[in-house]
Amino acid sequence: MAMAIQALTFLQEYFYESGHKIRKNDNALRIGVLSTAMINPAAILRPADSHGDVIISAIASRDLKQAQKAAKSYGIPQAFGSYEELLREPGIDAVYISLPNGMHAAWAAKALDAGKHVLLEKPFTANADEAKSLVALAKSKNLVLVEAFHWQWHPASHTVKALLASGKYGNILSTYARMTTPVGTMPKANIRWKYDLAGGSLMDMTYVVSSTRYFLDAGAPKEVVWAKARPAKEDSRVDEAMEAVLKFEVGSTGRVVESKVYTDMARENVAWVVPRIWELPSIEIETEKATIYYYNFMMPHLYHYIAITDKATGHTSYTKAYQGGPLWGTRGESWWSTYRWQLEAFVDKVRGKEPVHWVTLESSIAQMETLDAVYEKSGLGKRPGHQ
Ligand SMILES: NC(=O)C1=CN([C@@H]2O[C@H](COP(=O)(O)OP(=O)(O)OC[C@H]3O[C@@H](n4cnc5c(N)ncnc54)[C@H](OP(=O)(O)O)[C@@H]3O)[C@@H](O)[C@H]2O)C=CC1
Ligand SMILES: O=C1OC[C@@H](O)[C@H](O)[C@H]1O
Repeated sequence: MAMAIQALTFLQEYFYESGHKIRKNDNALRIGVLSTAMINPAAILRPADSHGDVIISAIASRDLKQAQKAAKSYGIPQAFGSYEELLREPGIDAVYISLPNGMHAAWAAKALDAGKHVLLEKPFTANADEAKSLVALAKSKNLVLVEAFHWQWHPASHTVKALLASGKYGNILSTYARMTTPVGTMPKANIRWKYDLAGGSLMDMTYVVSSTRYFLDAGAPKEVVWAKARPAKEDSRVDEAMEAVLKFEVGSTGRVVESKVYTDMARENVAWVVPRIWELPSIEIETEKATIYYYNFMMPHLYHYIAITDKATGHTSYTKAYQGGPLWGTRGESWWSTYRWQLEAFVDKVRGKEPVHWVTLESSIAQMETLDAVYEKSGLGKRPGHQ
């Protein structure tokens, strides 16, 4: 289902963002894009349309023709036939990197070395060792580097977090986050099936760990209780699916809870024929007094709900938030996608303003430590770094 909601985001942004193109500031931030990936329009090109302080000034591909084609389609002034050439361009302030997972660390490092700020696609790197080196480099260069966990900037995510922090529902007892896509919908040639590019379901659907850690305010897990991978038929080193139970400390309270995560790039159909199109990325958070279910936490701009079921009465109340929320206040628009909220925060950070929320470098290291630990426990071993 993940790919289908991605396609809906393309449409949603096409209609809303292109209808809200605005004049750019004279000294707008100039962003270059490394690769002609499928995700680019949704994650950066369309969101930039409605941001007055961002110009997408260049795009690079391994193939100059591909770069030129993308540049023409999206009105990008410069096209390069290699990533290196774009990085050598002095007029570019920041880069958005949408390369395969296994290439994130190496190219983010080259971008930082070239003096560019970096908005880096998830997962941050192939493993925690790479994450640590990259973070050290970004700090030494005093440049912005951030993992593009777009959903964390959406008002609905902040609303769930505020509900949990309100104290009204008591302590968190457990969580369960799930993300799946129906069997047969992810083409076998896709980067997500490639071991050498650090593919795999948990790497791709790293959101289940990210959402768990965000709502628990947790770092790396205390323990991975168990982890079970379903290896891909074509390459048994790649997890077609991953299920795991982890123990996390909630913030720094000393309280430890169990969290289940489940990712699946080939979710079986109901009775072998009906794809589970309703199974959008979701997280269930059980607290002492209620169960809070955030449906479609990954693309909440398309549709989401937050259901709160009172344990004492069994009554369920629903809420949602497409705009504002506890962090953004009056800023932003109800039609903004998660990627547009993310861009707003990224530009704030680069401009030296305090963003309303941030995915810290320490959090990205902890995220990769968590993925490593689950892969190790599953027996597949952590993902390989750059080849
Ligand atoms: N934030 C989000 O919502 C999403 C994030 N992502 C993340 O974005 C990244 C890209 O994903 P996606 O758009 O699906 O990827 P694509 O396969 O569509 O694009 C990857 C791009 O990387 C470049 N590339 C360089 N080397 C290789 C190689 N050996 N094999 C394949 N491609 C190569 C290619 O660009 P070129 O030929 O132009 O050089 C290619 O277009 C991933 O890290 C993924 O996790 C993906 C989807 C959604
Ligand atoms: O990040 C992602 O979000 C949407 C999904 O389609 C995709 O598999 C994943 O990479």
